[in-house]
Amino acid sequence: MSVVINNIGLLVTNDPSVGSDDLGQIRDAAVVIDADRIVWVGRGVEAPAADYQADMTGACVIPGFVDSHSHPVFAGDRSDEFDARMNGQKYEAGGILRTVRRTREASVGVLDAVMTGILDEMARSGTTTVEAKTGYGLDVETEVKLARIASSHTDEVTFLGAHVVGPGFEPDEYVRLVCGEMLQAVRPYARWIDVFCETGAFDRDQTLEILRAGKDAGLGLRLHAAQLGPSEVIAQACELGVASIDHCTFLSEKDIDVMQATGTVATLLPAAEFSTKQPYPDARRLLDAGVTVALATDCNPGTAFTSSMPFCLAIAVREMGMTPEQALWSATAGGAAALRRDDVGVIRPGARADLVSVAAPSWLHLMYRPGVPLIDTVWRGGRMLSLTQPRLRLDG
Ligand SMILES: N=CN[C@@H](CCC(=O)O)C(=O)O
Ligand SMILES: [Zn+2]
Repeated sequence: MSVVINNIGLLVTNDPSVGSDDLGQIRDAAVVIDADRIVWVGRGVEAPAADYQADMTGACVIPGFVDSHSHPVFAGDRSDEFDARMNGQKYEAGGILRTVRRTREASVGVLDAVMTGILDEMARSGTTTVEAKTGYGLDVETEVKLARIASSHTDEVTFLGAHVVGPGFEPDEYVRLVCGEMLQAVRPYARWIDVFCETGAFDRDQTLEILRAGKDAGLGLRLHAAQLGPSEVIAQACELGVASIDHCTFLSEKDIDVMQATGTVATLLPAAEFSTKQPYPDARRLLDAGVTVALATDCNPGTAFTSSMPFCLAIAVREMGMTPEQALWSATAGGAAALRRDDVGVIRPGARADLVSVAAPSWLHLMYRPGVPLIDTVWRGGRMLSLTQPRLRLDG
C-alpha cells in the first residue's frame, strides 16, 4: 500500500544530492512511502500516483530524530539531586547506585512501563530511532533483565554493565565479571558495548579491557568520556574502532585530531550539562576540525531527564556554537552516523519511512520557539504513530 505525503511546504531530506545545502531542502515537496520504506522524493507537481494521500497543508517535514544515546530502563527518581545541584552542589557519579538499588527492586512490568512512557514522550517530540543502554543493574540477572526489555523496543541496545563498579565488588573483580559472565549473558540482546570512563567509574586500562572484550564478542563500541574532566583513553579508543565518543566536554587538540582522522563521531549531550551545570562542550571547535557531530538526549534520571530532542537542539545553538542547520543535521543524520546507520536520519528512496511534520513554516521554529510542542505528525517505518499523552509513571 503506497501513500503520497504531499503539499509539504518545506522538506528537509539530509540528502546533499538534493537541493542546495547539507540539509537537502526542497520547497513544495512530496514523499511517497510504500510499506516501511521511502520510494520517491521530489517536488509535489512531479509526484507519482499512490494508493492513498496525506495532505500536509504546507507544513514542514523533517527526518525523524535519531537519539543515539539514552538510558531509558530504570526505576526511581533523583529529582532531589537536581534540586541540590540547582542549589550549588556538584554532580558526582555516585548517584548512579541510588538508581541501581531501585532498579534491582523493580519488576519487569514496572521497568517496561518506564521505558514505554519515555518512548511515548520521545515519539511525541519527533524521535523515531532510539539507542537504549542498560547500566542500572550492575549484576548479571538485572543487566539481562534490562537488555531484554530494551531489545523488545529497539534494535539499538547497548550493554553498559561498565556504568560504575557494581556494589560490593573490587574494581578489577567487577571488570572481570563484566568482561566474562555478564557480557556473555547480555550479548544475545545487545548490538553495542559502552563504558563510563571517568573519575568514580572506570580508568583508561579498565575501559580498554572492557571495550576489547566487547569487540571480541562481536559488539560495536561506544564510550562515555571527557564528561567531568580530560580522558586519557580517547586516542586508543578511536584506534580500537569506537563508533562514537559521548559527552566530549574536555577533549584535547590531539583527541580531536584522532577523532577526525578515524571518523569517530562526537556525540554531544547538552541536556546533561544543562542539568549538572557543567560547562558545555564546544561544538564549533569539533565542527571546524571536521569531526562528525551528533546530538542526543542522554535521557536518564541522574543527569539529563529529558526525552526531547528539540530541547537539545535549542541548547546546542544557544550554548555550543552550532548553527540551526548543524543542530538539525546532528540530531538526525548525525545520530545515524553515531549508530553507523544509513537507513535513518535521511529522507531518500530506500530509507526507512521515518518522517516528522512540524506545525510551523520551518524546522527553525523548533529552536526559535523552545519548549513549544510543535511536532504534530510522526511516521515510523511508514506507520503513523498515535501521539497519545505520555504514560510515564516513576512511582513504580
Ligand atoms: N555519565 C554517565 N552516565 C549518565 C549519568 C547516569 C546517572 O547519573 O544516573 C550520563 O551519561 O550522564
Ligand atoms: Zn549517558
